[in-house]
Amino acid sequence: MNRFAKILIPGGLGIGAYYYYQSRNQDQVVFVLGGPGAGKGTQCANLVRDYNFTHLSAGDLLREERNRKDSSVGQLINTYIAEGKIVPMEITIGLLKEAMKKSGSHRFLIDGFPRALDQAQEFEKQARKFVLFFDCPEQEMLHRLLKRGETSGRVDDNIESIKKRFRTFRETSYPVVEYYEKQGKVERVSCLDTVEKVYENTRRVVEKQLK
Ligand SMILES: Nc1ncnc2c1ncn2[C@@H]1O[C@H](COP(=O)(O)OP(=O)(O)O)[C@@H](O)[C@H]1O
Ligand SMILES: O=c1ccn([C@@H]2O[C@H](COP(=O)(O)OP(=O)(O)O)[C@@H](O)[C@H]2O)c(=O)[nH]1
Repeated sequence: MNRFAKILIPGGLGIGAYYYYQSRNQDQVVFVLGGPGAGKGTQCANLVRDYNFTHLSAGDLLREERNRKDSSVGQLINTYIAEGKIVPMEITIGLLKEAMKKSGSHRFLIDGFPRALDQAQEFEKQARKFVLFFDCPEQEMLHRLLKRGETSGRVDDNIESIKKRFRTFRETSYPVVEYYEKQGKVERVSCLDTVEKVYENTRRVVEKQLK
């Protein structure tokens, strides 16, 4: 708590000042969701260039952990990723929380998470948040992923894994978007355009939310 707040609160300037202080100091979290290959990572890179966000990709954190020589869960993570399944949430949330703390930042783009309702509920206390949902038809995502697979070296950018990832997205991850939609927290952006056009629309909704 900073000195200003310490003086205000015990001094009895009121609960209003306290809540103002609290709301100004909460983390701002933007969850970036969308099917596999929709373009989440691409648009996050643009946002990081133009805004003061710390970008954390749950998939990247899992792949880093998998590649650590002394990791006790590396093999398990690899199997889940190749099968297009969701890694047990304790692992992913542990990695995310550690990275958030280490960054020292208060404004995050959390890319590819939450992917299941239980993960969303675990983050419920993060009050200032909204969801950027990149909406893309499967046919287009398939095309993008197969192209990415030519160079990505990812164990899951192949047709068999892609089909499984689409199924996980439809059955388990899309309900997260619906859950936040009921709370009025979703900004939907169509991905069916050039990277530049998609980014124009992304910027518009981000500016609106950050106001
Ligand atoms: N608007 C777009 N039009 C065409 N290709 C795109 C577009 N956005 C991203 N891509 C390409 O599609 C692939 C998947 O994008 P990426 O950002 O990695 O998706 P995600 O993070 O959602 O899996 C990448 O090869 C990327 O260069
Ligand atoms: O919160 C997460 C995020 C990712 N993953 C795993 O990591 C894979 C790749 O996710 P990423 O977001 O990197 O890529 P995308 O599938 O969106 O292209 C997923 O299929 C899951 O197996 C997970 O289990 N939990």
